[in-house]
Amino acid sequence: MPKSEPSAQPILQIEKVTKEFGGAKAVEDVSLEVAEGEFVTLLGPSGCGKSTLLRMMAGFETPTSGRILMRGKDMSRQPAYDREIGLVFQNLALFPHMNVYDNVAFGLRARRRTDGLDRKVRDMLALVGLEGFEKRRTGEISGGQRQRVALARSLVTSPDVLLLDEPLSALDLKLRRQLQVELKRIQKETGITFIFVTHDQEEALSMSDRIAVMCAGQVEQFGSAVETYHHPRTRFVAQFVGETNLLVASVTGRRADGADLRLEGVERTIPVHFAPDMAVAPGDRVAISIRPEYLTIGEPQEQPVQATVRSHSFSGATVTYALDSAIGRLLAQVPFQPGQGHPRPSGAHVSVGWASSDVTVIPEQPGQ
Ligand SMILES: Nc1ncnc2c1ncn2[C@@H]1O[C@H](COP(=O)(O)OP(=O)(O)OP(=O)(O)O)[C@@H](O)[C@H]1O
Repeated sequence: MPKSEPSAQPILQIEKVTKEFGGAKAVEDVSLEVAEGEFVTLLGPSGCGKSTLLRMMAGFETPTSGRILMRGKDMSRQPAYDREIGLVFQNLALFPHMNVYDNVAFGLRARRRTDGLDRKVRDMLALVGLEGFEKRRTGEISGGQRQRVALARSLVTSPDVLLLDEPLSALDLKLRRQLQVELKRIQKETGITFIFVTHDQEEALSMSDRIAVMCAGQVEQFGSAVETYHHPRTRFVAQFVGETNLLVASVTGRRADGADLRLEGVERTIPVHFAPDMAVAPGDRVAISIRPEYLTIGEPQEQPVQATVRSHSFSGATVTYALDSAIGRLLAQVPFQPGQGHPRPSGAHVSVGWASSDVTVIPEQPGQ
């Protein structure tokens, strides 16, 4: 089947996978389904189990329990060389004694797939922007170019899935941003399913069709970049993916499309909207997440809260204010127009507001 055609069956299924090292769970009860042609990112802080999960997909680690299926076939105990998988790791060295061309051709030659080899290698070098570099040794090219060679070397064999473990993290910021855009383009052009590991939330948001946010071995949320950012389902996701204001409130009443909440720190009820299936009831404690860019300052507001400016940071198009208020410390990022003169100084009194539709309610989990 051509790689661009959608298929009903997921290309990759992770079913209740756990991996223990000496009794400690590096990955715990993870289930994920990835569709053919998707760009999925595993995002989380250092030590949360991203690489271990990826290494199980690659066949370098065996799950302690659970199954990994590719195209419906159980691969859990299949060795790495028997899987239709490509790998690009940060430290996966190229062959230093070979030139760029031979590095890219290596996988095809090793699999004795030499029909049309020259065309395939040249097409791949064109795809990653390395035409004309065929004869260079890998020691004679830059770090960014080496990552392009690694990518071409993995893609040339047309794997079902390409696994990428922090492939850009050794590069400087500018090159990294440029390669993020290129990687996304290459993924769309080839239609190959990418599973990409990073701890950088901006990288995840800008590149992925879907993001699996991991914490302590578990996937806390799996959804599109927009859902993950705008509708975080746990405190961890709200705080790890972007900046946010997390406030504590109690539910005073339910409505069909939401609830009334009482914010801790002010004697005031605020209305919020959320899906009718959200399991919260009057009396429950909840957290609410309001992104800094959803707060407004000094405009006509539904529910203004008085605050004092502690400090600000100006970044050209926006100003981010740190504010003290009765509901706690707030971060507000507001647009800045030159006609406004200067940002408000420390000590200025302002009124802060938000639209009830911009508030995300997060039910409190036990222990929080
Ligand atoms: N081979 C191993 N033996 C013992 N413990 C391991 C092994 N590999 C990983 N771990 C542990 O499992 C946990 C998850 O590690 P993992 O490398 O998967 O995290 P990660 O999210 O990829 O982190 P990083 O971003 O730092 O690479 C860590 O506590 C780590 O110390």
